[in-house]
Amino acid sequence: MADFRNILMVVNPISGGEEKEDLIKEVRQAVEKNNYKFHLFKTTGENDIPKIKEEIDQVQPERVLVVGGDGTVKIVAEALFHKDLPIAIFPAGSANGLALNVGIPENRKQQIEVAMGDHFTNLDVLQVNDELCLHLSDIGLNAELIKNYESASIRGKFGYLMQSIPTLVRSKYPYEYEVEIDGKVYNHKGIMLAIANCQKYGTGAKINPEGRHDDGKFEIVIFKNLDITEILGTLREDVKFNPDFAETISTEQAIISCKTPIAFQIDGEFIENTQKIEVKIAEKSLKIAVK
Ligand SMILES: Nc1ncnc2c1ncn2[C@@H]1O[C@H](COP(=O)(O)OP(=O)(O)OP(=O)(O)O)[C@@H](O)[C@H]1O
Repeated sequence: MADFRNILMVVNPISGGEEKEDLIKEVRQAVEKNNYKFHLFKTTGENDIPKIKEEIDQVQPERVLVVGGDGTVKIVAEALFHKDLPIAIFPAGSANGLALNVGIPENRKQQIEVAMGDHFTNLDVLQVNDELCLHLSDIGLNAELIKNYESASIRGKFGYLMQSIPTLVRSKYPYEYEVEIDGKVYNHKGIMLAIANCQKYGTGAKINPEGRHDDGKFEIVIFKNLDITEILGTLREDVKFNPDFAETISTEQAIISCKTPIAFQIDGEFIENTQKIEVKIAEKSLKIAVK
């Protein structure tokens, strides 16, 4: 067991629609049993980033445990960016893509062992316009689906499916993407362009099989306008990635421009319709406890 004195646990009480009191109790017991001080912060959905920053300044934790989905991990990562402070993830969202990519176990006892342990991975963090991206961002059809799903009243897989048809009908794909890397300009047409720091979406769909989260690089994956049903299948289910309908570029920075504003999402959250995205990498800048 590591020797740390204060531990801060950040819990999103609403993520994944799950009740979290049992988990909090179990983790608190494990922490206190080892004579460490346990501090709890519950997110409210309002100004959480500055509030977590304040909490970190007050508590001076040596580790931050995060209970939530990708959105909650992103909020915590924004709050401790450029601080040398490790996090541990307890996946508890409707999408837990980052936890899946770094191999957080599903079993709670093992999750507690990982959270208290001494094994870490150093995740590259992408700076995408003014936001951080921890695993996958995209511009095009998938982001449009997320936007329509977020505003729909029906949740779950059925809601997602219900949104797929009108989104496909209304969408103006193929989109034209201009990708600028080190002063060189590449023009592509496609139904979506993904900015991938890791290999998989939270659904398990592997769109970037060669990607590594700690290699100082990210991949731009452009899905060409081929078989839309196959592409949707690849995004939603664990269908094997078919390289015939995608082109991958590995890089450390890029500027992506589009002729018209296109839907854009980061780590599963719709951001806005945008025409320009600048991506930089902050190499190995988030330390995460792993198995
Ligand atoms: N107490 C709260 N009430 C309402 N929203 C909250 C609260 N705490 C955090 N949030 C919001 O929850 C979102 C993050 O949720 P997260 O992605 O971790 O879980 P999720 O179940 O996967 O959510 P979603 O399905 O909405 O993506 C952020 O938008 C954040 O602002």
